[in-house]
Amino acid sequence: MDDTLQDLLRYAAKQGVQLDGITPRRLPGRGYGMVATRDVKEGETVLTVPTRALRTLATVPKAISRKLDRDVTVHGILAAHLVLDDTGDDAAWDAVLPTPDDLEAGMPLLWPAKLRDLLPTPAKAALQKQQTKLTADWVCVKAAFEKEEEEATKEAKAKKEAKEEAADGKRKPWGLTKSNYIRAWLLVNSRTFYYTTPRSEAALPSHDDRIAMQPVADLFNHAADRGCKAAYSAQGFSFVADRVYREGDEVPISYGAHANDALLVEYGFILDENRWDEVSLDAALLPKLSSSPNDIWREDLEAAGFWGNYMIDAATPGGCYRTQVALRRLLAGTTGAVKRAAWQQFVDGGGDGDGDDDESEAIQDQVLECLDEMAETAHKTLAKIERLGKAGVGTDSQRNLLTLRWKQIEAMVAQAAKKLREGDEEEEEEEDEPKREMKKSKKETK
Ligand SMILES: C[S@@+](CC[C@H](N)C(=O)[O-])C[C@H]1O[C@@H](n2cnc3c(N)ncnc32)[C@H](O)[C@@H]1O
Repeated sequence: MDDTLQDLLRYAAKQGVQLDGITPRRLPGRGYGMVATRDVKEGETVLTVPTRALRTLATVPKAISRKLDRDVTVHGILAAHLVLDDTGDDAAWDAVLPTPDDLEAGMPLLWPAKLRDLLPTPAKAALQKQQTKLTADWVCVKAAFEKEEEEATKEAKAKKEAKEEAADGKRKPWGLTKSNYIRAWLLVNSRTFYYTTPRSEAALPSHDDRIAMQPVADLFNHAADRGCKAAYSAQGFSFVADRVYREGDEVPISYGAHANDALLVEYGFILDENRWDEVSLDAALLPKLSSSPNDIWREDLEAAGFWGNYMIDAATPGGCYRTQVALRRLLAGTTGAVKRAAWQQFVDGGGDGDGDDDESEAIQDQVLECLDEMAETAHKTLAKIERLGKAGVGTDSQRNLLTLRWKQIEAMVAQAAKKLREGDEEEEEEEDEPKREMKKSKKETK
């Protein structure tokens, strides 16, 4: 085990963090992760983190939190603490945190605009929200701690300090520059745990503010459909094995039921196998829905709360319920009041999507059109990424990640279209079946 990890384990022990049967290790392509040091039984507690080892709003020095007004999120305050901390107490943890280069490779927030423009629709929307929240936090933090004119000087100083740090291996305060703040903010974004206590519940109305950083426990990587169960009490957090792990196995947790677009923007990676993954049809369907006279389809769908977020996944190749509602609105046309009222009734009654055969077929045809369009979009986007690569835009890691995501989309869209078309063929065969049966029985009776 290298010195960095030895230091981290000593630091963990000092904080009262107890590892039992797992240890952090470098893993190819995913930074650090937790690995079983022996066979671990299902139900065993593999890690406990006492409350005193958590980093929450309550542990941010008052000198920092008092200067920040109520507009700054707890996320933003924890990030400010990371950059301003000059105690050196967490040097061992600091040493294993992802570097600026690591973050730049995965986090779309740090990608060049030309690559960000090519993100799939849900990823773009998530990125937009992230940018808005970060900007609001940064504006307040900067106003509280830094005079604008000093920024350039501080940036230069921080670079010099980073070099010195590399030289003597000790943690220095990062310094309050915009790039350091963004790094800290993204680290908080990707390594906090929800932590609701009676106190935080009373003091922090927003669920998003009830968060804690957990040095060491934040080295668990994510798995979509399994992973240790995290639980917390007044004593702190514990992580319990969800199944048997053999010595050397990676031991993950689950960050939640996230599709790959969300994982990409919030955590900077995507999974090859992700049972929560889905593809947005918005890029194909929203323009269709925007083509009615006076924008009546949009108006109706917005009023009913069904505008956008039209998804398909492996289990629903014909589109989610929202897609069905939107397409029913489109098929109800623009002039027929009766059809429009029937659609409204369908929405109000929470219709189950079963319509008459003609309508179901028409909906499916529309979905197939959208799927074909999405396949075309994926194809064109992949070509654009390749061209950007030739023009030297972005790094290989950034472009590879984006390429991989669009290839996943291409495959999911093709799979959905195949399933729908095969479904049609099966139905046709079933319809033909009675005829064949009839012919057969005629022969037999002869
Ligand atoms: C909470 S940290 C986990 C520890 C992290 N690997 C590290 O070295 O600090 C979350 C980050 O780990 C990485 N990560 C987590 N799960 C992953 C996975 N299944 N595949 C690839 N990277 C993963 C991503 O970079 C993510 O932002």
